[in-house]
Amino acid sequence: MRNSYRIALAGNPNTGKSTLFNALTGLRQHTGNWAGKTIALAEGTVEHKGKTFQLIDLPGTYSLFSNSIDEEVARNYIVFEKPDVTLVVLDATSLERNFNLALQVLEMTTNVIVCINLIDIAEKQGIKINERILTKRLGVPVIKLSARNKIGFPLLLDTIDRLVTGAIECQPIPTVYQDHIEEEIKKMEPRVSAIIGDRLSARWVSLRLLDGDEKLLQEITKRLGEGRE
Ligand SMILES: Nc1nc2c(ncn2[C@@H]2O[C@H](COP(=O)(O)OP(=O)(O)OP(=O)(O)O)[C@@H](O)[C@H]2O)c(=O)[nH]1
Ligand SMILES: [Mg+2]
Repeated sequence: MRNSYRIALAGNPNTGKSTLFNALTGLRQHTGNWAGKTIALAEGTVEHKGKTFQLIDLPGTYSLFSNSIDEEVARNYIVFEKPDVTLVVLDATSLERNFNLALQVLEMTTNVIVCINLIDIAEKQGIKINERILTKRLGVPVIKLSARNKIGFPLLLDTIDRLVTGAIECQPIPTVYQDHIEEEIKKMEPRVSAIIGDRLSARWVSLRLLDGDEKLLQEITKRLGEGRE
């Protein structure tokens, strides 16, 4: 059985990704250029129950379309490099805005843990969050954290462990769009699937194509073109 797993951290800017990353890795990270670009992604490791989790701190973004190089780097890592688990770090004090990114990640990949961070501040503001209801609604584990105070870490590490060993499975509940969009997806999905197989989510690619995402099309051609796996 494998012993080393890649865990990506995604989220809006300023949600505490790097604080979480540093607290878990004990600052043992190194930075390196990513995919020939000048954007540095921090990487570091955490040992848990005899396994090595390699954490990758992705750039903070408000969405994962192709609007900026940061968005492309984060998006490409999640869909093409396929981390074993993607942690989506959300700010507990502005969940409504933050969920936008979480829902985008859930369309792209299956193995996701939603981390609701800054829970200490939210609690002081009287915000109550029921992570069990959220877990049911989203179909993936939802965990409350305070990265600065190192609260919630054992449960987070155990949940990562249970995901990578297959003890639990994520089944993200898909976002359903208006009827006319769903009809288009239904037409496109089998055709997209015939070309890309199960290497990417055909539903997600169909949605991006409907949105006219040329950059994604170029990236797919580059990475999954003929003869490449
Ligand atoms: N009170 C409190 N503050 C936190 C917590 N986690 C992070 N912070 C603070 O939030 C601020 C932003 O944290 P970062 O870790 O830099 O956030 P980030 O997501 O890496 O930000 P970007 O790299 O810009 O995307 C810092 O001042 C942290 O100290 C927490 O759980 N509680
Ligand atoms: Mg950061």
